[in-house]
Amino acid sequence: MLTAQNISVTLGAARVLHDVDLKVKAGEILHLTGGNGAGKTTLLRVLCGLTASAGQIQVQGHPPRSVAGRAAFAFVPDEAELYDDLSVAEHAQFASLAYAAPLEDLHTALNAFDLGHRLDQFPAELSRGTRQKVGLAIALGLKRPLTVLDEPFGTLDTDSRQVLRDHLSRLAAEGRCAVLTTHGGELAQLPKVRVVSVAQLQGSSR
Ligand SMILES: Nc1ncnc2c1ncn2[C@@H]1O[C@H](COP(=O)(O)OP(=O)(O)OP(=O)(O)O)[C@@H](O)[C@H]1O
Repeated sequence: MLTAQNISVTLGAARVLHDVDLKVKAGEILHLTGGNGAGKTTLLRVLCGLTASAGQIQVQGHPPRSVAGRAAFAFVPDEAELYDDLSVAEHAQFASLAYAAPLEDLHTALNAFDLGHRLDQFPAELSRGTRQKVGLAIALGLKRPLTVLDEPFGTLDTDSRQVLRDHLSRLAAEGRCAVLTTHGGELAQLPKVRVVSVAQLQGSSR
């Protein structure tokens, strides 16, 4: 589903990733761990083609920046990036059109995160956690082969954390996969979770 080989990234004077290899299989949830500054966000962004790196990445056999590669995954950063001038409902419509995904699936995910009464609201009218739920609901509702989430539990309340865990369980059961980071133990009870530290992935540590 996802393969990354010989990934190296230098940011400023810092060698953040060195010769990282990674494979994620269908039906697997990869929990990337590491302390602050270990390189988790950098690696997620590289996997999505958002940060340049040396090495090769393929999502379902396609580079992440190709049209086919881009269509194969959804990414939510630690603060969801929403469009200021689109309502919640319009975000769902836009995502449905852009990814040729059923609008119904997006609304099902929005409702699961208890966002059904927020459809006419705009990002500036929403709390930080609610904006994050909109981003997560849309990414998960797109049901891409790969879902990439940076610190998705960070701002979520207890109920929403469970909704996210349920979505992750389901996507793995359906043969899709996810790569995510969290500093907490939210994934402890989930099946099919593989825990890997960024340090373990670095070339000299393998
Ligand atoms: N633009 C940049 N220029 C120089 N160094 C950078 C830049 N962006 C990130 N870094 C460095 O890259 C390293 C990895 O950062 P990254 O954000 O990937 O870590 P992280 O594991 O996600 O950390 P956290 O758990 O705190 O979110 C850090 O040491 C950081 O200081």
